[in-house]
Amino acid sequence: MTPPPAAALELTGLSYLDDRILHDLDLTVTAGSRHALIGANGAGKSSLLNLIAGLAAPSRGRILLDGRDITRRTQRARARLGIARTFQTPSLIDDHTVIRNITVAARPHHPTRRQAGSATCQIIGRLGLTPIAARPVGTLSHAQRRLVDLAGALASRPRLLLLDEPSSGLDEASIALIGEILTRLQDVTVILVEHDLSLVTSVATHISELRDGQAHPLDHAALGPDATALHQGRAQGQSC
Ligand SMILES: Nc1ncnc2c1ncn2[C@@H]1O[C@H](COP(=O)(O)OP(=O)(O)OP(=O)(O)O)[C@@H](O)[C@H]1O
Repeated sequence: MTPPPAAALELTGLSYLDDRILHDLDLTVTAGSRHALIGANGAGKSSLLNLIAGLAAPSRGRILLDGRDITRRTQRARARLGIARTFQTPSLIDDHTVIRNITVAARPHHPTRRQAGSATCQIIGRLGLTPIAARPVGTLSHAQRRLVDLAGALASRPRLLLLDEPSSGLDEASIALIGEILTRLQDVTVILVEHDLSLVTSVATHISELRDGQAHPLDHAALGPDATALHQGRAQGQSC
């Protein structure tokens, strides 16, 4: 089955919580790009993902997906248009097995149960989840649950994939695997909120820093070792 084309996203004049978190934010994400959002703790990165996914509503501004205004669409309607979001703390069905959790996520986005099952098996293999595929999710570690959540998002054939700190809590091998999978994705636009700057620089085609409620474009070169220290310093400063 031919995958649907990647989606372009345009955010204009976006404000959240009456300008307290985001204000007049403009951001264009080109179709097929992998756009990293970095920034200090509390900068509003997760909030921005929520606005795009339809889990929160902006105070002002517009969200366009492929030129279509989706600002007032429900989360479910946006999911049908191909927007998928993962969370720092995944909400999975603990009593269900890994396979069943991923199939549940995949099913609405495939014409038949068989196709959803086939997509599920493919993703399980790609993410190295085969040894735990039959285990109830409630018995898994935090890192394994994060991978299952990512697998569900990928199996839903997203056109726009929103990833909230996918590396958090994972070991180096799993982070490397995620980097590899993301760079191989076809026909998917990815927005990646991430503190691990080595993952950002290896995966992202575009980088923006959320600061003072707005998105500021950054060059990869700006994320050298000095910038890493600066970023961490900012993050630590904010949380003190
Ligand atoms: N619904 C809400 N009501 C009030 N405050 C909120 C709401 N949602 C988010 N916030 C606040 O907005 C700020 C930004 O939160 P957000 O989680 O978006 O930041 P972040 O950049 O993702 O941070 P981190 O890197 O720590 O995950 C925080 O101070 C948070 O407490």
